[in-house]
This record gives sequence, structure tokens and C-alpha cells, in this order.
Amino acid sequence: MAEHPARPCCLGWDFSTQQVKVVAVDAELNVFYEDSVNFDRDLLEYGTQGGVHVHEDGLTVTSPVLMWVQALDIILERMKASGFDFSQVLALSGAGQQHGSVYWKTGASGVLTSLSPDLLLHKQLQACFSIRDSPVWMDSSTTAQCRQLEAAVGGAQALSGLTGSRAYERFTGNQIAKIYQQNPEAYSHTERISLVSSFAASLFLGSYSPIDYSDGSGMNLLQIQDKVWSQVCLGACAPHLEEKLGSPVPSCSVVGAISSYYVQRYGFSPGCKVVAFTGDNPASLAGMRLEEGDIAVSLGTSDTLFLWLREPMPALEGHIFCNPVDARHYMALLCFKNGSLMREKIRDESASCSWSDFSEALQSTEMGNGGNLGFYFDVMEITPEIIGRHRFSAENQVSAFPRAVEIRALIEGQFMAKRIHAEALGYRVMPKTKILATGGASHNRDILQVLADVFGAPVYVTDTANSACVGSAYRAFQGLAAGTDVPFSEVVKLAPNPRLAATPTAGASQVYEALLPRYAKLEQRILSQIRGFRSEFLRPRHPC
Ligand SMILES: Nc1ncnc2c1ncn2[C@@H]1O[C@H](COP(=O)(O)OP(=O)(O)O)[C@@H](O)[C@H]1O
Ligand SMILES: O=C(CO)[C@@H](O)[C@H](O)COP(=O)(O)O
Repeated sequence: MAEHPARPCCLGWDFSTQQVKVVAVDAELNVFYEDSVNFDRDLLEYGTQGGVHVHEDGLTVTSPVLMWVQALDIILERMKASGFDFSQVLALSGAGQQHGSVYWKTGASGVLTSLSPDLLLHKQLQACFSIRDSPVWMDSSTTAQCRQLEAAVGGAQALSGLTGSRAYERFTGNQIAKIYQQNPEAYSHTERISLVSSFAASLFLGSYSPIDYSDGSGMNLLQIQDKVWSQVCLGACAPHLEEKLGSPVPSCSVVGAISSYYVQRYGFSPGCKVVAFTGDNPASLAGMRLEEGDIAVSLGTSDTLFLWLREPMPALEGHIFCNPVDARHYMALLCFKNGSLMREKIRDESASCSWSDFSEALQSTEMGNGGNLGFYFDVMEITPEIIGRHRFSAENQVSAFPRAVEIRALIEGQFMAKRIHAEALGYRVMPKTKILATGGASHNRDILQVLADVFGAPVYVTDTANSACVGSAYRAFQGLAAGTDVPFSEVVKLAPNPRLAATPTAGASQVYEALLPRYAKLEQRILSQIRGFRSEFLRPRHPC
């Protein structure tokens, strides 16, 4: 067993779509331990693809809740086997994929508070969930519930003004409403509903952790200005919901001390603090030390783009969340569902399953792709609501591209969409704009080059692409400093600065200034075709 010197630290966890990850960060903010468990590869028995099960209707998407628990067992056992000194952990915090929900069965809190240190968690929590397959952010089966919620509050804009977003299928309130409507018995046997983030925090606390304001903003239930549950939204979703959710708390709250289970089984100090867990995007904002004016682009399972905001400006597109590190401020977020899994599909089809062949294709093609543009949405996209693959040469619509052109069309299209939708929210790229990239695909320099070219701004990365994990560890340090009025920027002042990864190629701005309006126009054209098709298809048929 390797010996590790004593090193006081904080742990940062991330329960994301495809894996559970952890980092240990010392008092000088150096990351000295990293590990992850991948659901598809390391937990074959659950049979997930990309960490999820897509149901037969093509809309319902869930993950087995016990798989998440077992992944935590595996990582903790590995850390123990490697000689990790848990007694040095001062505090921990974490992140979860946003919007997903966990349904604790009546009586589960009793099991949580009396965990036996002799058994793994997943063995003890088997019977603790009234719904064993948790709906996750990729689910888009709740359109009816979304319309009901918007109608209850006076429309989409009214809901957005109140909760930061119009009704979105993946948002937790609509997911809860569907469960209540379709499975009222399971709902009535549920004593607590957690987000993935507060569920993970509960595992460490040995009792139910509250939901934090920032991840709570992704539910269509929280009034983002007053930071209380909206009674009208709760009432429109399901009965007795407030008591099942518990009261939300500021994101930097210490929610308690670690459960004695971890003290006895792994040697944590009983004084180790648990700081409220939050969503993976808010945690990334902390991990990247995002500043006002910067743009963060996360290239994980989903692609997201987010910004620091002083004033909320809720709109019909995009989301406003409470800021995870400064309770007075907000963050804006755009989410794109066809992110890494779409890139992997095109890699497998057009680059022999190899990222290096994929990169070569990007290197061998020109900026602007000779006027060839593509839209690649194998699953119904969130921003904008388009499905299918749509390719356009400089002249007209085409059904296929040569392999290398296909790859550049995918990546340029993904980044043009991000720029267009960010600008629709009022964001402008300025001469001093920095793009901070994170997530699995930020390892790929050629992808980052296209990002720099399309935005006409330099792209920076941090040493670890796990910004949600690192941000969680930083937030744990922030929790330790709570009550001392030390701002987050002060807590993370020793953290390494992001490194420059790509600068715009000469001539890029001319190429993309011309292409962006064309891409936006084609997007509108596809959207209106899809809307036309939908209304034709859904029009009530009168028997003649
Ligand atoms: N070299 C690479 N080029 C492009 N994409 C990559 C590369 N390495 C990993 N990825 C992508 O990173 C994704 C995982 O990203 P990650 O941020 O860890 O996801 P999540 O946090 O959502 O589980 C994988 O699905 C894979 O497609
Ligand atoms: O739905 C959203 C944000 O609104 C997603 O970004 C999820 O939070 C999943 O995150 P990753 O696992 O892709 O990081």
C-alpha cells in the first residue's frame, strides 16, 4: 500500500451523467488526487449507455439510482486501498448532473441515519427508493406537464420571470408532476425528493441534505429573486411537495458533519464538514473562477455555455440560476443536449472511432468548410428544439458530406449555435473576452481551435478538465470560511491560473462574420419546417 504524507485537504465530488468523479485539493489549492468510476465500463450490470437508459418511447430517460450509490462505494474503496488519508479531509462538497431527481421511500431516513460501517452503502440502501430509475436531464417526456405549469402561472414568460426559465421538460418540477400523475402510489410512498446533488450530499451526511439555491433554480419551482419555493408552482406540480423537498439553502451552507459511517469505515475525522452540493454547471463556474465578462463553455455529455450575471434577465430561451458562489448574483446558462455523444457518433462514423483521426480531419479542412454547414441533432435538441441531421452546401441542401467535411461541419455548427444563442441573450464578444473551456472534449486542442475561431476570442483551459469536481473542492473551502465574510475570489486566490489553449487564426473573424447569419437563417428555416410538420401531424383529425 502506498504511503501518503499527511496533507489537510477538501474533497470535491461530481455525480455527472456518465461517471462519478472525485478530486482532493490541498490548502495551497493543488489537486493531488483524482479518480472516477464510469457507469458503462465499470458497472456493466446496470447496462447503461452513456450512463442512462433511453426508454422505448424515445423520450423517457432514466438512470438507476443504486448505480450512483455503488459508484460511490467503488471510489471510496479504491481510495482506501490506495492509502488515501481520509482523516485529513477538512470538508467536502460536490456537484450533480442538474435537474435529475431521486425519490426516497418512506422510512429511508431511518436507514440513512443508522448505516452499518461493515457493509457497503448500496447493499444497505437497496429498499430506500420509491422510484428506482431516476429521471435525468436528458428526459423530454413531460411536455404536457410543462404546458400545465405555464398555464397555472400565467404563461411561459411569467414562469421565466418567477423561476428563471420557461417550463422545460427536464426541469424537476415537471418531472415530479409526471411521476405524481402516472404513479401516484409511488409518489405517496415518497418521504423526500432530492436533486442528484442533494441526494449525493445526503449519502455523506447520513440524513437528508437540503437543496441549494443554485441547483434548485433548475426545477421551475424556486423563485430565484426571493429564494423561496413558489407556492403556485408547487401546487401546480403535486400535493404536499413542499414537505417532500425541504427548505432550500444558500449554496455555501455547511449542511452538517459527515456521517459516522464514513468515520468508522474510512477513517474520516468526525469534524469533517459537508458543504451543500450544487449542480455540475454551477460547480464548474466555481472551478473555473469565472469572472464577469468571461464565457464558460463546458463540453461534457451535454454542452453548456454560461456567464456570470449581476441582474437576472429571464427570457424564453436559456436559464437564469442563482449564483453558486455569490448569493447576490446570478448565472445565465444555455444547454445543448447533442454534445459529446453526438461528437462520438460522428467520430465513429467518419473518423474510424479515433479522436486523433477526428483531429486530423479538423486540421485538413479550412475555416468556413467551403460554405458547407451542418446541424446534427440525433436527439431532440434543447437549444433550439430541432431534431435530425441537416446538411447544406454553399448552394443547397444535401444528404451527405465527405468524411472530413462532415467532421468540420459538426464542430463549426455546434460552436456557431452557441455564439448565436448567447448573442440572442444579449451577450457580445468584446476585445477582452476570454473563453474558459472545460469538460471531456476540452482535452482536444483542434476542437478548441474551432471554438476560438468561431468566437474570435482566446480559449483557456485549467489543468484538470474536471472543473465541476475542482469547483466543488473550492466550494468546500468556501464553506469552511463561511461566516467570515471572505469572498470566494479570496478563497481561491492561490488556484492556478487557466492556461491559454487556442487563439483565433488570422482571418477567422471575416470567415465567421459571414457564415453566422447564414447559419442562423438556416436554423430558423429548419425550425419552421419542424414546427409546420408538428402542427400538421398533431392537428386533430375529423372523421368525414
Ligand atoms: N480527445 C477527446 N476529444 C473529444 N472528446 C473527448 C475527448 N476525450 C474525451 N472526450 C469526450 O468527453 C466526454 C466526457 O466528458 P465529461 O466532461 O467527463 O462528461 P460528464 O461530466 O458529463 O460525465 C466523453 O463522452 C467523450 O466524448
Ligand atoms: O441539463 C443540463 C444543464 O441544464 C446538463 O448540463 C446537466 O447538468 C448534465 O451535465 P453533464 O453531465 O453533461 O456535465
